Amino acid sequence: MAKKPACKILAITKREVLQMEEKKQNEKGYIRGVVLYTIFQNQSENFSIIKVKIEDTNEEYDEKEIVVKGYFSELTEENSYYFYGTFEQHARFGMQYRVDSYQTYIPDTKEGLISYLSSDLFYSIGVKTATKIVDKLGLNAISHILEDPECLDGIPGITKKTRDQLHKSLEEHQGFERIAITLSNYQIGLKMAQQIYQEYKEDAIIKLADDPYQLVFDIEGFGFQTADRIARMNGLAVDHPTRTGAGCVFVLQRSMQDGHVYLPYDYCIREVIQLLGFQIEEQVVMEQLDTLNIEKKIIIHDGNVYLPSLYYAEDGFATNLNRIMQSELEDRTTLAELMKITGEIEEEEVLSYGKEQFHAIEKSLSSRIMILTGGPGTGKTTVIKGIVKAYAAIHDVSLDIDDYEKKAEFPFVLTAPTGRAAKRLSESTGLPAYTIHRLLGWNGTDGFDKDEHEQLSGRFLIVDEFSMVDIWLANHLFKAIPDDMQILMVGDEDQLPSVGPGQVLSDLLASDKIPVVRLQEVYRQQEGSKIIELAHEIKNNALTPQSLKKAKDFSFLSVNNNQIVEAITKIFKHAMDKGIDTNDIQVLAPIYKTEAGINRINEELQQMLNPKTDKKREIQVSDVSYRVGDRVIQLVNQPEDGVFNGDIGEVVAIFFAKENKEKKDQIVIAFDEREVVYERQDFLNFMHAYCISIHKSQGSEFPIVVLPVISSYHRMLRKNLLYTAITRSKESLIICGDSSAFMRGVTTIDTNQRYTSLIEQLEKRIEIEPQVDSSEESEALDPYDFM
Ligand SMILES: Nc1ncnc2c1ncn2[C@@H]1O[C@H](COP(=O)(O)OP(=O)(O)OP(=O)(O)O)[C@@H](O)[C@H]1O
Repeated sequence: MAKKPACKILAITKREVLQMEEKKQNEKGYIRGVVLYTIFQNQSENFSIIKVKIEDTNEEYDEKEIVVKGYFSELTEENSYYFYGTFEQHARFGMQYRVDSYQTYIPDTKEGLISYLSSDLFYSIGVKTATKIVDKLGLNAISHILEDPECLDGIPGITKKTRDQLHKSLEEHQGFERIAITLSNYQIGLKMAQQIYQEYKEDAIIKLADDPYQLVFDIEGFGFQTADRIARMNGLAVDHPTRTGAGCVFVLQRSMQDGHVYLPYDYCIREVIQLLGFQIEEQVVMEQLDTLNIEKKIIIHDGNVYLPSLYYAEDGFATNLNRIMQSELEDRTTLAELMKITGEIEEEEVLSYGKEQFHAIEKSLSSRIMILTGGPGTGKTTVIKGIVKAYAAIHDVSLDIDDYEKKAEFPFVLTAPTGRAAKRLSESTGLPAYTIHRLLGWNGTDGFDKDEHEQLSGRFLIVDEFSMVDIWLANHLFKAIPDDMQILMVGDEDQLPSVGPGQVLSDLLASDKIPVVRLQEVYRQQEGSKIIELAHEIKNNALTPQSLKKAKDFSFLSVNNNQIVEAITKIFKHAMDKGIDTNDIQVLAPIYKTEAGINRINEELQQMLNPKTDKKREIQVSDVSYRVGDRVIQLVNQPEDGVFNGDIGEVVAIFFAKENKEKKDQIVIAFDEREVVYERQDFLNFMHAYCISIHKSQGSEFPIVVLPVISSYHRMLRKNLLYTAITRSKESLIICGDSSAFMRGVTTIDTNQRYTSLIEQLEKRIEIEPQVDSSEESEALDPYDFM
């Protein structure tokens, strides 16, 4: 039963609300028609594309049939519906109708209503009973029954059970549709309408009109601005009691996008007051924060305000780190033995480890947990290989996974946050490596298979590109690590922090709670690399205009803002003339929009590198067309298909709905080891990748990087961003643009402090002090010291 309306504006009956909505519908465009068949259906999202035979419409459309698409709760073939929406011209399939709301059509004649009520939808009602219902309740019978099922009492042949069954079935079939219509007037799409209906059922309209702010708490993805818009439409006051609370939660959610884990109490209050936009006493916000804290919707701790998920992520990560550090490491080896083993590895690898590098191998093997950090070319990968080989020799275990009966017995677990970083790790070590999501068995909706109850197997865990790991992922990973596993975290502290909240690597380094080895000596430079030199000059704030002089693997081309796109295409043309594979060239830029943004560069490069031809298939997605042969990047994790955010692939086939029996448009993308078939609802999961964002390039490396740097990017040009971009190039780097914008950018420190409390959590939780390590700077252990 609907709850009693709580505020004055709602002192109208549900029927009146429905009638008002029906009236509004009359002004909308509609198509009424019979469902012929379903062309496509995504059951998890209730998204369907259906073919409809048109019975009536007020739209200007003369055809007899139309393809209708939208998020439908349930549509029955051969039944008739009103669809409210807008036309969309599809490049290949012509006109389609995108539906905002819909409603079962019940003919407004006595006969029509009787035939609807006696249809298969309501199995307990026959024609006789249906006739009696319509005789008693008239043509508005459905609304009457929905509003008050007791109106059926007294009709011969209707027992209490039949009455309740009919009411329930009507709610199931009509409830969502009617609610979706109202919600569409609030500009809420069918997809969100389904979530709202799931939560509140028939109370949804009342709830929205009465207190839309409650939905910010109850419905995932329902934003404060939407609540505000609906409140304005319903004339709710700006000081509506729930508004302040929803504002507090919204301010915290918004701050996550800047990487914050919490907001300081006073800062949070200021942000809330600014958001609410009216004179509100600080005291009122404070009281609201207290209430939310008591209700556990937020957590206030040490004067900081957290969303619970972030508070518990930091807390959980620190607790698990401490748990693992508590467990004693057995089987330590002697220095003499290690020297002998590394000597043999040096022979195999034909190199001689530097002091710091040997120290890193020695310390990692004797520590439960260690962090290895250093800039590009300092030998992090070389050291990882050394550690793995030395561990295998000391523990007498094979490095060949095929020697193990079960894969789970393999002692080494290698992982990285992105697919490409995992692939590089695997290539450089010759061992299997997985993304962290894959390792933990991420299944999208239900979270991770691996957790504190079912932990990872293996004995030595190496996590590369740790700077990219946010506090959520760090927490999930560490809860799945058993006590007796050894851990090496590897990352470059000068790179961009994680996209998600937190700055786990830099907090761990700053905490002094975990053993660390910093590699400083650059090895690749010895091979004459200007790129590495440039990276280290940026890192050490030692860049001069001389640094931009042309070298074998580096050039800086001065180009005006408005010529940048042309300059990039010229670079590609030049490379093609020289026979360079354009797949080896990656353009990196900081922003998507503007005349020289990623989208525009992609458009130009697609035209040049993969132009439209009669033979090449292409498919339109919004204002972008995808062609066979296009280079694309995955934008979200899709664990069920084994592709992850940042993976780069190529469109290898396009199929049109009319060609296959599934009646679906399909784009097939080949990634390194797999082909993934995308259907229309997933077409936004990827985009062109001739040019990608510097943020998305984290964890990847490319033979040749082209980096436009112009003054119109100035908002984004920061030291760690440019450092990250430059260190993505392996063989050659071309920076084009404005040298003064570049010089300004590399000296601009990202001052946007992230509010995190991991250091405090670690101080509180970690009971073991790391061994004092005086050797880190100048006296790193060297085997030669002991000879
Ligand atoms: N001790 C050494 N002696 C000789 N060459 C070395 C030594 N250490 C590393 N190198 C060489 O230096 C180059 C860079 O090393 P490596 O790839 O291990 O560094 P990295 O820190 O992982 O770099 P990046 O972060 O750029 O991948 C490689 O070619 C490697 O073979």
